[in-house]
Amino acid sequence: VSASSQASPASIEASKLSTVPPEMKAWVYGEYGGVDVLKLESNFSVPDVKDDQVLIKVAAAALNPVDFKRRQGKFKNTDSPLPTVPGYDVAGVVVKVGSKVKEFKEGDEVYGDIHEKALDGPKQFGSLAEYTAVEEKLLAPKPKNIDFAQAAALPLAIETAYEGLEKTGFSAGKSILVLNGAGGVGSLVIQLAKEVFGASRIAATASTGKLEFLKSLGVDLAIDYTKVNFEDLPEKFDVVYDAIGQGDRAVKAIKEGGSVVALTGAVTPPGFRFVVTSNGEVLKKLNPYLESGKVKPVIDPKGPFPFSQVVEAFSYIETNRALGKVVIHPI
Ligand SMILES: C/C=C1/OC(C)=C(O)C1=O
Repeated sequence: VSASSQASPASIEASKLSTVPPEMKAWVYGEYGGVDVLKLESNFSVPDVKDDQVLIKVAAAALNPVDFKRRQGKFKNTDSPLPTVPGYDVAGVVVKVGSKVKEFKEGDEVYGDIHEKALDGPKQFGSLAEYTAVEEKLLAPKPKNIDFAQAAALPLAIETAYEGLEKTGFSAGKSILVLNGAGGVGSLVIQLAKEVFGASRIAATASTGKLEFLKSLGVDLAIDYTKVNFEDLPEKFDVVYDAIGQGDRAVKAIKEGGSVVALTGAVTPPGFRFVVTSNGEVLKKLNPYLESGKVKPVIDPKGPFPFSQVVEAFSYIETNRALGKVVIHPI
């Protein structure tokens, strides 16, 4: 066989990537409800890519509270049509690119939150599948020093953490109290507040068994919420980041002129609530902190859950007791 006809290992690898099957495995629900509505389908159509999208061979995904709230129908008024493939966070390899895609090519390792607006018309077909189609503007190159499972644990939570800190005008020398500091978003708020924004002092709440974990993230004051009401403490903070839904209590823990940023639940002024907007540029901006190891993904040690155990993964995240993120890997 002449050298010219012998395919190189790289082209063999690339050709494997480029042979996208017409059907795939995907987790799907056709009605809103409990984990019993989740079904693993084997012959689900692989999505087409629009001009500005890439097709990703999914290596890992992660669950967020929005996944189970959406499945329960809490956001049905602004949801896309059923059936739904759940999943916001993805990490994987590009296997096809749309005609207007400029930054990525087949074989690139990428990650991101695939739904630009978390609650307002999220895609019908999410990341809990073997392939998913995503706008390139929502993606970033995977950091070189972390694997796909670790990368999948980041996007929605780290973008929520960053956007909330930015919206409060958090800056160097300020103090912050993070409610649910051991959770998916809270564990990243702590790290970003310390490493990116230069917090002077960080306090956080968690249950008894997670206090040492908070301190390992760089928390100065770890508050055991099973024993202490944070709002009764004499210390007050410039910002309270409410990542659990205790907005009514959070406003009692801020200094004069301070602010409360909340993700869910009722808020009273000066508190405000926001919903994350996915943006690959945020991931790119944070890449140096990720590649240096200053900011690290947190994966709950009960995981990663294999693709066959998505029901178990949903049941676990719905306990609201997860440490960091619930990751699905391998897929
Ligand atoms: C990820 C976005 C969310 O927005 C609300 C109100 C929640 O509960 C979410 O998880």
